[in-house]
Amino acid sequence: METVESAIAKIRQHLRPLPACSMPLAASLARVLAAEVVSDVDSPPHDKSIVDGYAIHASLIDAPRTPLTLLEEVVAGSLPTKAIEPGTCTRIMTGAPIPAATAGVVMIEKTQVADGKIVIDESKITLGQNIARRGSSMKTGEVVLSPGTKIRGIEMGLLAEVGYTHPTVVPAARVAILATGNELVDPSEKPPAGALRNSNSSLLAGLAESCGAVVTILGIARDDRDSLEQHIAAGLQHDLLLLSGGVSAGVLDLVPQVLESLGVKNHFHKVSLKPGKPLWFGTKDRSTPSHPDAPPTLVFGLPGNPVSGLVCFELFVRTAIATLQGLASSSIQRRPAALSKTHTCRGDRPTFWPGKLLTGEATKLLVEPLSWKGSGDLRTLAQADALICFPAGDITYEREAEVIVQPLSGS
Ligand SMILES: Nc1nc2c(c(=O)[nH]1)N[C@H]1C(S)=C(S)[C@@H](COP(=O)(O)OP(=O)(O)OC[C@H]3O[C@@H](n4cnc5c(N)ncnc54)[C@H](O)[C@@H]3O)O[C@H]1N2
Ligand code: MOO
Repeated sequence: METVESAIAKIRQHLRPLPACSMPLAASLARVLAAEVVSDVDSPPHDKSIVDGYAIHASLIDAPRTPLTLLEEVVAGSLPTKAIEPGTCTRIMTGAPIPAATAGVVMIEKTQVADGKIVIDESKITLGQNIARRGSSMKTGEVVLSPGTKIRGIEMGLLAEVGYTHPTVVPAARVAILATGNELVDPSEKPPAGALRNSNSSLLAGLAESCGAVVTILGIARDDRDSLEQHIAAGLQHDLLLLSGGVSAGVLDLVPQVLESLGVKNHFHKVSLKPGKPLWFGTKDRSTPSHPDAPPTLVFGLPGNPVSGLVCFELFVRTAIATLQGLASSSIQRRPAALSKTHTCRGDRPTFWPGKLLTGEATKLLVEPLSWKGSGDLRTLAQADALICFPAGDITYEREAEVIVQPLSGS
C-alpha cells in the first residue's frame, strides 16, 4: 500500500501542464500565462503632470512670487503648443503632457489669480515636482509579466495596458465528475428506503471549481458494467475524471476493472490514510501522431464516503488540477498548531481529522479537533477549516500538544 508521500510522488510523474492556447483577455481571469508579456508602449507614454495645476519655468524657483501670464490650457488627451518661458505658465490637468521647458507643476490649490495673473503660493518649488517621466513605470520592449504568472484583475489591467487582447495562457482543466452506486438518487429526490442522495457530485464539483476547473457532471453510473463503461467512456474525453464509489472490496465495486478494460493504466490502488484508503489512480494516454506530447487523462477513483473523497481531493487532486493549469505543483501547505483540547486518535493509518482553527495568541495557531463521526459525516465538516494530521497509532494528545494542520483552502 502507498504512503501519502509515495502516492503524491507517483501522481506527480504523470502531471504536466495542458497545451497553451490564446484566449480573449476578458476570459483569462485565474488562468496562468504561458509566454512572456512584452510592453509595446512606454508608461507613462509622455512626461505628464500628476496633478491639476500650472506648469512653471525654472526661473520661478528663485523668484516664486513672480506674477505669471497664462499661455494656454492643456487637458489629458490634448498636446501643448507653447513652451514655458520666464514669466509665463500653462494651466495643465492631471495626465496631460507637460509643455516644453516645464520645470515643475504647482497644484491649483497652491495658486491665486490676482489682476489676471497667476501667483504661486508655494514656499518651496523643486525641479521636476509633480511630473511623472515617460517610461518611468515601463519602457517599450520590457518584459512586464513572466510565464507562470496567475492572472488576477491586476494582471488583466496590465495586459490591457500593453495591448494583449488575446494572451497565451494554460487553459482551465476540464474535469468530469461521475458518481457510481445503485443506492444513489438525485439531490432533488427524497431517498426511498436503502437509498441516499448523491452528495459527492456536488461536493467534488464545488472543490474542482474552487481550483478554477471547468466541471462537467456526468450523473450517476449504476453498479453494472454497461452503465459504468458508458459513463466512464464519456468521462475519459476530459483532462481529469473524478469517480466516486465502487473502489473497495464489495461485490459491486467494479470501477477498477471497468477502468482498466477501457485502457486506463492503474498506477496505484490504496493509500495508508484515514479516511481515503481505497483511492485508485490511473492515466489514459491521449497522445496522437499529431499531438505526441498531449498529457494523459488523469483518473482518480475516489472512495464513496464523502469525507474520504474530500480528503483525497485535498491531498492529491488539488495539486493535480493546479499542475494541469500551469501552476508549479507546490507542496501541500501544512503548518504547526496547538490542540485546543485533549484528543485521542486511534488507527493503523495516518489520520486526517477535521479541525477548526481558532484565534490564539498572535504567534500561536490553535486548532480544535471536531467531534467527527467518521467518513460519512459531512455535516461536521461544514464547521471545519483544516485537517489535523495525526500519525498512525493509538495516541492520546494533551491540550496544547503540537500537531500539524492542513488548511482547507477555498473549499
Ligand atoms: N473489506 C473492505 N471493505 C471496505 C474497505 C476495505 O479496504 N476492505 N474500505 C472501506 C473504506 S476505508 C471505504 S472509504 C469504503 C469505500 O468504499 P467504496 O469507494 O467502494 O464506496 P462505496 O462502497 O460505493 O460507498 C461507500 C459509502 O459512501 C456512500 N456513497 C457512495 N457514493 C456516494 C455519493 N455519490 N454521494 C453520497 N454518498 C455516497 C455509499 O452509499 C456508502 O455508504 O469502503 C470500506 N469498505
Ligand atoms: O478510509 Mo475510508 O475512506 O475511512 O472510510
